[in-house]
Amino acid sequence: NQALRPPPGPRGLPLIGNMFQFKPSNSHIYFSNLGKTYGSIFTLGLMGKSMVVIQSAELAKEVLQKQDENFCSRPQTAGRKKLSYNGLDIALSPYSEYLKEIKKVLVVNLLSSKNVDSFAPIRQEEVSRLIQKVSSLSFASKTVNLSQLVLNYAASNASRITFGKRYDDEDVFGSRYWSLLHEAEYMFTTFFFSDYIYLGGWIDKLTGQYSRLEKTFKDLDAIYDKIIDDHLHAIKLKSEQHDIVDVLLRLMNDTSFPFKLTIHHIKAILMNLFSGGANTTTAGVIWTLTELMKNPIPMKKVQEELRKAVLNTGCITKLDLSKLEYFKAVIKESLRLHPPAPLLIPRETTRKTNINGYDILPKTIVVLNGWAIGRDPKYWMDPDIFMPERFLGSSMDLMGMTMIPFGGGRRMCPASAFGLANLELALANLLFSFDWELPAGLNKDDIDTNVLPGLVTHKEKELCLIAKKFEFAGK
Ligand code: HEM
Repeated sequence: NQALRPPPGPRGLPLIGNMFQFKPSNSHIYFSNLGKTYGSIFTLGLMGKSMVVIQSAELAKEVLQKQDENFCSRPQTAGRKKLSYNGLDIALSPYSEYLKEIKKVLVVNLLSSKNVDSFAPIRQEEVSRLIQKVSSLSFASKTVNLSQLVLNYAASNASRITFGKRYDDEDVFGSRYWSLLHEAEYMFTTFFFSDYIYLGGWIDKLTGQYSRLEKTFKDLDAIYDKIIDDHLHAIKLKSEQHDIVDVLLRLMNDTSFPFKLTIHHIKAILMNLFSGGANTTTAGVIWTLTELMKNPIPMKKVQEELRKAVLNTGCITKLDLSKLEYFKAVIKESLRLHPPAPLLIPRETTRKTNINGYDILPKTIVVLNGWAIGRDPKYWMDPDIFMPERFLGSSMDLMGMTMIPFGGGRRMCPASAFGLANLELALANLLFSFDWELPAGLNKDDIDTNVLPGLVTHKEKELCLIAKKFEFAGK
């Protein structure tokens, strides 16, 4: 028996290891800095558990492609377990036959390119509403809270497509939606003692973590109940409506489906669509606008390109990306620097394996640092600088291994087409229809890039700008 050779790593404290050395909100930056000492693969000890961090394109290829089946499960933590109804969802559940089947159902019925095209009218209606809201704020010379408005747009899109109902500030979900999404993100990444130590649940009770989790769960659960009740009622009335919730409800009674679905399965999947659908698009649009505000030359270039290519004065309805090379490059550059999920979603090994000469045991937590990979100086010149030009005429793309905004392999994001379509349309319209300025007294260096904790990282301070309507001179 050969002795095990684990990846190197910083020495931790007795018992707790490296546990409290980093905050969930900036762990991608902390890991990236550790890489300067320990290289592109290292281990951290978390109260007796091991977490291996991987942050190079070569090792990402090993994990996401060559050895994908060894790295394709997900670790269960108290927050993720509770909010996914004990791992019945897609994004947070361990790898299983159920996961494979249900992911297929989601892709065929909701996320395929054909479906994404068929949702174009909904996207267009929602983007017109967004532009109208910004126009009226601009007309009234009021500051535009883009973080809030873009989340409304992304959430409306996701909710209309997934459960046939628009999300609005006034409606039953609206006022709580924003805070609930952030709270859920916090619960996905926060620390629970019960995940690491026997009887740790008592400490989580004393610190209030459990009651906070329970409240988030109950609030979300009530929303899913309402959505499912509405659909069951509509089915009784033989409504023509047909969305993914209807598909899942029908599947509950479909004996040919290899797994017995319950209402809990449906709620768990709704949770993925809720947070996946709205959070990632919002983060993508807001980080791109943040970088463009900090970089006036790319801002001018992308607006000129859009205004030259688009022939009408109103809302852009369809994007011909082949004519918008610079716009495409801006989006890639933003996803390189600010992947909405900088550490993807953590993986767990399914068996003992070896990578780069290091042994990794089964059930080890594995984190791929997409944020660090996208800034690796080996592949990216001046990696911290926002420079869309680097993508012009380049073969680097979103699905390679030198940047991994959608992850890869069996657990890759199934919604890249859906997510990009939402992101591109909102961004193109906001850039085409308005010139953007900072509120009086601020300059571009005042825009911070701190992030809130979560699997998806939002800007800590909401992006608030002044919009000046662009007057189209005609062609
Ligand atoms: C720009 C938009 C988006 C980005 C950047 C993004 C990114 C990601 C990433 C990094 C992962 C983890 C992949 C891995 O572990 O290898 C993921 C998984 C996932 N995403 Fe997305 N996503 C986006 C949009 C969406 C949307 C709109 C939805 C749903 C409507 C969605 C649903 C999911 C689901 C269900 C998974 C779990 C897949 C699995 O575990 O097998 N995503 N996404």
